[in-house]
Amino acid sequence: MFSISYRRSFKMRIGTASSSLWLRCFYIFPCQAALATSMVRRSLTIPTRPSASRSDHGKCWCSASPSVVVVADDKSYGDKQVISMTPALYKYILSNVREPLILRQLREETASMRGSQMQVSPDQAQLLAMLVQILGAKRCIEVGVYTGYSSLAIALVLPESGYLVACERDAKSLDMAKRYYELAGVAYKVDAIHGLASDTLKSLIQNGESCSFDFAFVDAEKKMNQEYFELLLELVRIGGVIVIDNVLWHGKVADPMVNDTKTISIRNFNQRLMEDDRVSISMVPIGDGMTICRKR
Ligand SMILES: C[S@@+](CC[C@H](N)C(=O)[O-])C[C@H]1O[C@@H](n2cnc3c(N)ncnc32)[C@H](O)[C@@H]1O
Repeated sequence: MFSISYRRSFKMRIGTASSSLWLRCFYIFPCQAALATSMVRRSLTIPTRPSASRSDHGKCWCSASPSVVVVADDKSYGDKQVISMTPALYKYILSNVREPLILRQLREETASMRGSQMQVSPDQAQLLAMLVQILGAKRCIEVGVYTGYSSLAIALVLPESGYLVACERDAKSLDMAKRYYELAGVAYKVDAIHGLASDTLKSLIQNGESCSFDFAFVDAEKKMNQEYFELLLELVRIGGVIVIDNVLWHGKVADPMVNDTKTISIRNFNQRLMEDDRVSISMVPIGDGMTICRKR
């Protein structure tokens, strides 16, 4: 077992002096790091690139142990209070989402269609749009368009010179998506490609478009996530972002009694991402769970 004596614990205060929010951080002495790493349960050694260096103003705790990370599921943290989502709370969240009218219309038209539950939720779409804006993304890819809700949310916030490659294998749903791109006046930014997404991604690479995209969203066949991820990692630039949907799979990933092939493949994918030093990651419990990956 990993002994607490290997770690020096200190608190980092967030915000102003009056703030009561504290984060407990663990500082692993560099000389003990290798030993500690070998002893921590489910420890990971994921080298962070040197660019994540010391801040100019004041001391930066992350510079103390740049190359050692551990899995955050230590027992002492197990009783952390987290908010449980209730229908009332989710209704409240939705009441704080600004949904463009055209997206609302698309959602309402899709509601009676087969597969409408596959659509991302308005709060997810808003987060995707926010990420695209924060990144200042111009070139984006979506894998799995369905009737276009998430891709339209992305296209709406792209600049005039923006470009979105939207991959979908189902012609009928892609036609509806295209109709909405037209209605929204963003069709000129979207290259809607009918076919298998992996073929489209491979042809982008063959066309010399590696490292030229800023943002990608993956929401298609879950068993293909690893393949999409590898292709997209080739296509996005350093600092670019890949978001993967359904990483919590209705909570089944955390239930050891559920072992169907889809759940296992999502679990394995999540585990591989956790160990992948090519990206920084953040798993976000929104919708059915999304992991945001930033290419290092
Ligand atoms: C979950 S839905 C996408 C929902 C969409 N992101 C939205 O918010 O409305 C998944 C879509 O991926 C498509 N799909 C599944 N496998 C695919 C593949 N190999 N290539 C292209 N599209 C695929 C399905 O036809 C389906 O429309």
